[in-house]
Amino acid sequence: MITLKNIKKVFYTKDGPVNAVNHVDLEIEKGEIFGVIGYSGAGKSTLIRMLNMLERPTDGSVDINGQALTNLNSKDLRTARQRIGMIFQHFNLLWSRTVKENIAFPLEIAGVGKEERDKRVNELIELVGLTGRGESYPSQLSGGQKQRVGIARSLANNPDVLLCDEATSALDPKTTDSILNLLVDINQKLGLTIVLITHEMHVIRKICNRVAVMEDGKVVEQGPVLEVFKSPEKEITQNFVKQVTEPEETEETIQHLIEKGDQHKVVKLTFVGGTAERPLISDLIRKFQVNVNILQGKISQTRDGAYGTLFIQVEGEANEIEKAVSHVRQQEVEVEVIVHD
Ligand SMILES: Nc1ncnc2c1ncn2[C@@H]1O[C@H](COP(=O)(O)OP(=O)(O)OP(=O)(O)O)[C@@H](O)[C@H]1O
Repeated sequence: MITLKNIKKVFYTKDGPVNAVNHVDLEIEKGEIFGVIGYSGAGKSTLIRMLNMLERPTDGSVDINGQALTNLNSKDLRTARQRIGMIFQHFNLLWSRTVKENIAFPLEIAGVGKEERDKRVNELIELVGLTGRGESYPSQLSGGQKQRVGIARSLANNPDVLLCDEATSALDPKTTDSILNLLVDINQKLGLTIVLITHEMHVIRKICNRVAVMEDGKVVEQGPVLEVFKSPEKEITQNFVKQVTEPEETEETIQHLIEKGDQHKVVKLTFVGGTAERPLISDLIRKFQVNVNILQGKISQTRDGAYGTLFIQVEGEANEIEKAVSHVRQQEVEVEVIVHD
């Protein structure tokens, strides 16, 4: 659906050239929600803006639906862009126009007649949950409602692709989740392909099917979200995964236990998919002569299944602990012994 080949963007500044995006290859499938995550300055905005030629690549090609955007003249590019919607962190609404007029704007540009325009605007208002707010001005809306207007406007011309540039970064956590739910809803209802960039792993976990991690203009790791959660390879990816899987205090708690020097083992268990739902701990206590103390744990739901981590302290005779740990290993649960007795 979307193919980026060897894409590169150099900005020539007074301080010299900046390699914002450096030889990136990506393949995004029709109908998926694909996330790009990275810290500030990694090149995410530049990359997403090259998907609709808001930024022209210095080198490489961008194909959407078999059409090479990089080769189009400005007239054909304008037509091609109608098939690619975009939403922004700060919404980019027209402040002197009402909600309805904002949503109608791209339809006016596309030359759609008044009657059809009104009909389409009303459909879109309903789709994004803004019924009754059509005559309001953006300044009268909450952040979440403004982003709903942005989404409705981006969908006006029935695009195949929606680009989301940090679309929830200006919103509080609850509003973020309601906008993310709306994106999943339109992805499913309309079969829309969504590409988003973010610096929050929560966004990736909650709605993406696949993720690419960017650092210094390059994609350093990519794959299905659950796979990346299960075995993140690069340090940067491990840090992003920890943002959502491990409570902040985990390291502190474990450090405290090490300092206390108790006679026990601290073990980190990692569950994926169905194993996250088994009664593993009660199993251990029943089958082995051990005491288990739960230190911390968290289960995160991704679109393709659950992913969980659990830190436990196991006390007992050394051989019983050994047997208990090897029993856990047989349950398709990853085991990492963090503190030995
Ligand atoms: N128009 C520009 N002119 C010069 N340098 C630029 C321009 N746009 C981006 N850059 C540089 O390119 C690099 C990548 O920036 P980009 O905005 O794509 O990163 P990002 O991952 O989206 O970060 P952020 O979330 O902070 O925007 C940075 O070093 C940035 O300073």
